[in-house]
Amino acid sequence: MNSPLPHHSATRTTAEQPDEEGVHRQRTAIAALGHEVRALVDATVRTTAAPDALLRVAEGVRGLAAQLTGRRARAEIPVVDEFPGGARMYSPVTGTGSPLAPPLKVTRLDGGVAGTCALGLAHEGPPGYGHGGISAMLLDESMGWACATAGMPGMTVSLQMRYQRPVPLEARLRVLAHVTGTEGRKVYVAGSITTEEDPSTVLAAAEGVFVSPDPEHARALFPGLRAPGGSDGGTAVGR
Ligand SMILES: CCCCC/C=C\C/C=C\C/C=C\C/C=C\CCCC(=O)SCCNC(=O)CCNC(=O)[C@H](O)C(C)(C)COP(=O)(O)OP(=O)(O)OC[C@H]1O[C@@H](n2cnc3c(N)ncnc32)[C@H](O)[C@@H]1OP(=O)(O)O
Repeated sequence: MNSPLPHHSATRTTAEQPDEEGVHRQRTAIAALGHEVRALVDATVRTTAAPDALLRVAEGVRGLAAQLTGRRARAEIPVVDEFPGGARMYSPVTGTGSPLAPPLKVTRLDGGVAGTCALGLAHEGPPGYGHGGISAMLLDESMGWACATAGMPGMTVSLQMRYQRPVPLEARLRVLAHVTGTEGRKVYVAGSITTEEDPSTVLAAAEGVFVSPDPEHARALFPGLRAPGGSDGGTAVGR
């Protein structure tokens, strides 16, 4: 999902790889649940219902959560994901399966990436506007994708934010990011957030440094990552 990269880098170590059709069905179902849970989150932060109704719903939600069986381990890469550079179904930024994600939809542009999304009341900072941490999250992710599309997937080591205007909730947003330079394993990236309606007014901007860990460091950080050249026959990412 939301991957602007080709997905030939099969990197998981999971023994059981479902076939392409199975992965597609799983991703579709994950996205459907994510959509409904995001709607639940929105209703949760908007509701003016009375305490009795809130407690009744809380009980019902506890019952629903109990139906979600199985537990992915902390560093396990989901079978529906490809890391790095592919689908991240549960990313808190782009993941269509994540109740936390707006979700941001990222596409490749000439010389960078563009992300689109709208924030909801769950992402509120000042009343009616987005939380500054959410803006940083949108920029960090988009800038990370800009690195990845430039062939240098990396981790953020520095992110400098400038908040120029408040980011309105419930407006279509456009997040742009592009690589401005590289130096060894360091990638310098810039990004901005505007509304789609007024792309000339920058609401928030960022400059960041990302670092591609060396292979040994990457394997230590991400035990689910295979040594270069390894393959588990991973599937193409569904959109
Ligand atoms: C093949 C594996 C690839 C792994 C990529 C990982 C993630 C990307 C995944 C998918 C890509 C797709 C989309 C991207 C989506 C989202 C992006 C979200 C990004 C994040 O949400 S990520 C979480 C927050 N992030 C961290 O959790 C990082 C914590 N960090 C570390 O784990 C280490 O930092 C590490 C491993 C990154 C590097 O460690 P290291 O030991 O390999 O590197 P070292 O320290 O040698 O620094 C090397 C050069 O960076 C310079 N440098 C260091 N720090 C600096 C700073 N602050 N400012 C300016 N320059 C700095 C040094 O000065 C030196 O420069 P020089 O070589 O010129 O001296």
